[in-house]
Amino acid sequence: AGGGARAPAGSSSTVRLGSLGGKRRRRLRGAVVAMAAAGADFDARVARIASTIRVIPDFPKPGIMFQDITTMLLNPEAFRDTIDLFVERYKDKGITVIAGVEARGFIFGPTIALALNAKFVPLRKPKKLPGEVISEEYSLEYGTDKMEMHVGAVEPNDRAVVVDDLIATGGTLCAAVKLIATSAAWSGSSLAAIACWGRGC
Ligand SMILES: O=P(O)(O)OC[C@H]1O[C@H](OP(=O)(O)OP(=O)(O)O)[C@H](O)[C@@H]1O
Ligand SMILES: Nc1ncnc2[nH]cnc12
Repeated sequence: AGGGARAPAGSSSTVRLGSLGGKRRRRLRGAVVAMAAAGADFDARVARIASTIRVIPDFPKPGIMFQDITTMLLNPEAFRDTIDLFVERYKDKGITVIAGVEARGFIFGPTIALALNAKFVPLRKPKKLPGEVISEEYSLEYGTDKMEMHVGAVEPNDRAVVVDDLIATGGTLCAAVKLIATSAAWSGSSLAAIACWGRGC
């Protein structure tokens, strides 16, 4: 299903939706789903995941179409499909670190890390980690923030993947990749369950 269209990593705007019917295309554009950023097959699982994500207009402020993954988490099949697609993308690639972005990257990251037999490294909001940290500031769709990681959690020979639920402006993932890149030998990829089509989704 879905015509097997494939999106290159980190390039959600190139997902080919043209072969889909208008109604289905609109639904998928609004909630864009899954694995667009991961490059996984645009298959039936993706459509099922898309259908479980609730879109709430004007939250947390006017103009934002909030992509609510909590409704996906209520559906074990869709949640499992999301994890499976991430794992399929990175199995046998020598990944040693899954770095999860607080807070929603913590929902997906640990399960993916266990499935890949990789370390899970939390990238946290400021002043949450008790040890020595390195930090990175970044801009959000609605505000600014800072992200911190424990020094030593990622080592020079690690191969890391950053996991989060959603890419909007991309600022969060860029900051995460910069943090990881200070330590890991390779941080070539990042994943998100939803890729928004520009600011405001
Ligand atoms: O691509 P960007 O424009 O950077 O936005 C995406 C980020 O925004 C959301 O997190 P948020 O900062 O709202 O924190 P939360 O997970 O704690 O709600 C989302 O979970 C991503 O981490
Ligand atoms: N449109 C959006 N929906 C959900 N979370 C977000 N974080 C940043 N933009 C978002």
